[in-house]
Amino acid sequence: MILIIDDDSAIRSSLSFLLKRAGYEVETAVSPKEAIEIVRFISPELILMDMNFSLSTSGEEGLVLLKQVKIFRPETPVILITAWGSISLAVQGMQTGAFDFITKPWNNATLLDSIHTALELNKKEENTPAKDRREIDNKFCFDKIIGKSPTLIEILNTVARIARTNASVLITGESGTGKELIAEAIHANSKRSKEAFVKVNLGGISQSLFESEMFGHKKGAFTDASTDRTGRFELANKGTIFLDEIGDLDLSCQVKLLRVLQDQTFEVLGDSHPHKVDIRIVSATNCDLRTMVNEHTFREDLFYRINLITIHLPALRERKEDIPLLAQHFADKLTLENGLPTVRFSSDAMDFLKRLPYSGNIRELKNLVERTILINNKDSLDSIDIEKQYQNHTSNQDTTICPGMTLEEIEKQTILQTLEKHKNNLSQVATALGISRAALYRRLEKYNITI
Ligand SMILES: Nc1ncnc2c1ncn2[C@@H]1O[C@H](COP(=O)(O)OP(=O)(O)OP(=O)(O)O)[C@@H](O)[C@H]1O
Repeated sequence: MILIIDDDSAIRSSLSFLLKRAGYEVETAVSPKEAIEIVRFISPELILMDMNFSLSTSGEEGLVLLKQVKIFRPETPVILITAWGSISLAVQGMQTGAFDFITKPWNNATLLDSIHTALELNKKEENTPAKDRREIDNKFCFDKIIGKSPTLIEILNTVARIARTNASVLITGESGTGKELIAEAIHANSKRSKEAFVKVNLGGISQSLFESEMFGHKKGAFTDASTDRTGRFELANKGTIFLDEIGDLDLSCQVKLLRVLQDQTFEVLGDSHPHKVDIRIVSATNCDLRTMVNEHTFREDLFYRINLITIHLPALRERKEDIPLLAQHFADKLTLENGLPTVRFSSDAMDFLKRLPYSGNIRELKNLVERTILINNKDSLDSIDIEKQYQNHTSNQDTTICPGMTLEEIEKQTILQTLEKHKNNLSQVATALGISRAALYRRLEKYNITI
């Protein structure tokens, strides 16, 4: 049963009608008092609660009710309905434990979608996590993801559980930990797998091009718009959009993004009628968005909108037990692709690999393994072979650190030296530094380095 709490009879009846037509059983409550009477005795599967009771316009009453409901029914997902202007209320509600919020006037499809997602995620019987990799692989497709450490198993269990829902997912973790791979796996295991997976690197899109890139434009919409352009949201319709480096989005673009995520509608530049899309949102960042929210550089409402579910990927140094499997996987892939004989690692070589700090995470391990194989050209690798490559690489990157230099000055100097070494080849520089090309672009911009 879904409990609708609203003091406006028109809203109660239109929501009841919508939900009953969608096949749900519905109960309604007119006031917080009546709502508490109900939840005290019955456990609804979900609660839909309007925050703006007519008695107090501040929404305080709604927040108090939410807290009370959470005491009686901590497991029951609550979806809040708020006015568009009272987003901060929705944010407070999310902090109090609401599952999601929608703004008035709501979009029926978006609301039903959120309800469906909440109910799916709350299903108990299907939620028994798999114990090991074999059990997971029997039911799901994670063939590109290597590893069987308990941390990875836990992550894959979460991905398996949430993939089929439409929940927005935020993937966090250092550069090179496999965030993009996890985003692809969410899509591949979802009902949308046959539709598009569209990756957008928000770190690489300038503020001025954001709208035309994301929403598209009509010919003549602005001076340089010589043809129509389809935006990324349109391309991702019915599928998944992967918003990489979302922490790099400036505040003015954040608000534009929030609008689309709120009601899955946007306007193409130069075309005033709204376009409706059906999109699953997966985002990733290596920034600490919570700190950015506290520092007011990331909108709190957007933060809640994108991370119904958060998946944190640990650094490689925190799951060293996966290193041998990963190293052999990268070796096999490289040799197969290049028609080379199979390469094995001695146990000393594996021990050496397991000891490295990997600031560039799995990407760094992959590069090190590939470099060592290509340079040595032999089918059995010892620790000395790897050590040489590792040292060559790190010593080439050595930066002269003078007393008093700030971290930023050291970073700038490292980038300048690496650019020189690789003759400004940005792909090679990014690989050498263990960061993505977009992350490199941002740093070049930050330090005013022109090449
Ligand atoms: N578990 C894994 N198994 C096999 N390959 C992996 C795994 N995790 C990451 N990789 C590989 O490591 C490289 C980096 O992964 P990916 O691009 O997904 O990281 P990322 O966290 O998105 O990095 P960035 O933040 O820099 O964009 C890729 O080549 C990817 O295929």
